[in-house]
Amino acid sequence: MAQANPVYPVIWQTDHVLLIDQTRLPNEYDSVEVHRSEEMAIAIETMIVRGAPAIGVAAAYGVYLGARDIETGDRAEFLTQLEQIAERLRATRPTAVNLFWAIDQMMKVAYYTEGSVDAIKTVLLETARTINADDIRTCQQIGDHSLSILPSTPAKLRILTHCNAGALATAGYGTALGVVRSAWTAERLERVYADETRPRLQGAKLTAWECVQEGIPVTVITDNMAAHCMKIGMIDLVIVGADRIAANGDAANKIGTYSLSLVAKAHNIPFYVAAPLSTIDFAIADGAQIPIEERNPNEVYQIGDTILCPTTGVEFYNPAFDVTPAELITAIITEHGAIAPSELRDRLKAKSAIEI
Ligand SMILES: CSC[C@@H](O)[C@@H](O)C(=O)COP(=O)(O)O
Repeated sequence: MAQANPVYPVIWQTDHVLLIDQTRLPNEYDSVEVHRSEEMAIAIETMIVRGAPAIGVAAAYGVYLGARDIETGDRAEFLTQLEQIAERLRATRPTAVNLFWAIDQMMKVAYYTEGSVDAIKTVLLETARTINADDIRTCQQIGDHSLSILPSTPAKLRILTHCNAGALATAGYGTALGVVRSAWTAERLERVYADETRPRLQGAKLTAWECVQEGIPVTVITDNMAAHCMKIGMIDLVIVGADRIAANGDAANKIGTYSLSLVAKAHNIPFYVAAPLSTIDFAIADGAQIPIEERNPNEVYQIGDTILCPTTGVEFYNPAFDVTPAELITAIITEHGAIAPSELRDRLKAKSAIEI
């Protein structure tokens, strides 16, 4: 299998996008070419590309690919058709706000660019590429900032993470796993503990794979082992990514994150969320208003071709995300530094945060 270091899950290539097919990792390292907006929408829905910042970047390219295919030279008609393309992309996954943020950036550029339809198309591609490049830089900044807030002891930390908030989930480098990368480079990391993350196993499949690419020591545990590992002193801190952070600091992330935060609190272990500002949704007052995606029940009862339990006479429930209350979060680490969730609330009251 090909090695991929560094890992870039979304790459622009002359006239199309190349996505790492995350549904096939870790057994196969394959790429998928995306030439059309509808192909991008399907890639997001089927989780060929996944992770909040990565689907934002992918959707931005999706808007451009759709724009490229619009045949009219009439500006108003072009914008009407582009709105439909944006709507289709917005409908792919509901929870990660980065998707909506990136599409909104693209649509603003479409509306505000002066000149011909061709001029708008050119600027749209430039904007998607900028969103892509900025995300990599942002993740590196999150990693840099984390170094000043990581606990000073022990010298080498044992970090537990959930799902995959790595390079694969962003344009590159990662948020939570970006912090891990930075800690590793700074010789502050002993080992990563990766929750397997049922039902889709992003921790076992993707986080473990990414760590192997860089030689970062990693131990995969099943989700129900986390409390035990904390109790017997194996974990120094928990760090996770986020799909949407409400204005009060409540954070939606992969299902299972909430229980991890409760268990961390019970063991007095710091619990960090690493996310770019584009993940903060100041329009949403608290976590109760974050839309939670429900996915196909077969993700619960089936792994590959194997059916795990009786499927008749049994009901299944498959929420893809849960919300960790702000009071369980030690700090949110962004590209502008770490901030306590309560501070986020205060800044919002002062309205200064909105202008960031
Ligand atoms: C930097 S990614 C942060 C989150 O998007 C990540 O933790 C997560 O929950 C991903 O969920 P997924 O359903 O795999 O897209």
